[in-house]
Amino acid sequence: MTQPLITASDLTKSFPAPGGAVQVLAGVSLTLERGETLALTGESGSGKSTLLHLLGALDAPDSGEITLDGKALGGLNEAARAKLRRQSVGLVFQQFNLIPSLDVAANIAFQARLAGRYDAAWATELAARLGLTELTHRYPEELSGGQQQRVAIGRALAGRPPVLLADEPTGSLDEATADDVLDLMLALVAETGAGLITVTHSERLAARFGRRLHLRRGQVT
Ligand SMILES: Nc1ncnc2c1ncn2[C@@H]1O[C@H](COP(=O)(O)OP(=O)(O)OP(=O)(O)O)[C@@H](O)[C@H]1O
Repeated sequence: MTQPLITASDLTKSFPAPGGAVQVLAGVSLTLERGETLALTGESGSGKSTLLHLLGALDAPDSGEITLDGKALGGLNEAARAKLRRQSVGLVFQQFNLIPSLDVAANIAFQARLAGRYDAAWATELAARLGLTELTHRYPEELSGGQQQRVAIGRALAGRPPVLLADEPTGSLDEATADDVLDLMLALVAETGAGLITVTHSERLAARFGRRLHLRRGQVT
């Protein structure tokens, strides 16, 4: 039997706050299978981004276990977590986090190069399918928000990571553009066989995913 791409069991996470620690996650468990698409919904402040950061090995839970691509995160030091992240996870953030000094082509290639999996033909194809071919020599500041978002998606997918984690990847786009970008993400994920978890506020977009998970008061409902 193949292992799930992600397993998380009983995750808790608190943050310090002026009036005492605030518990953001209070025992969250989930699994993500290969090729599965999961929408993560919940009110603002319900802990969606926090959970995504834990699953992507960007932060560690206070308690609970996570396996990512077959590896337990618990025993890993920061260097080992960073390596696993490079190899196994593509991340798309709401703020894109493109590298200002690199043009579009180099931004798309960046993550794949770090992972040692740069494939020029695939990068070119991705740029074309994301409608970026004419823009490959532009710099992030010369792009619209929607164009930057597409570069961020291309960068996350260029290394064909087994796991793609996206935090409101279409949050700053108008409805029609958001639909197009999501169509493309779902198609590319299906082609690469990756598993996808996307945080979204949109019920309309969440309905397009294979599975949905709703967070409320730090727990899955
Ligand atoms: N690094 C941090 N330090 C302190 N508090 C934090 C930190 N990160 C998140 N929080 C708090 O944890 C709670 C959950 O935040 P999180 O960003 O996970 O929610 P969210 O569901 O993604 O919200 P939104 O939909 O508004 O993006 C919030 O109350 C937030 O203020």
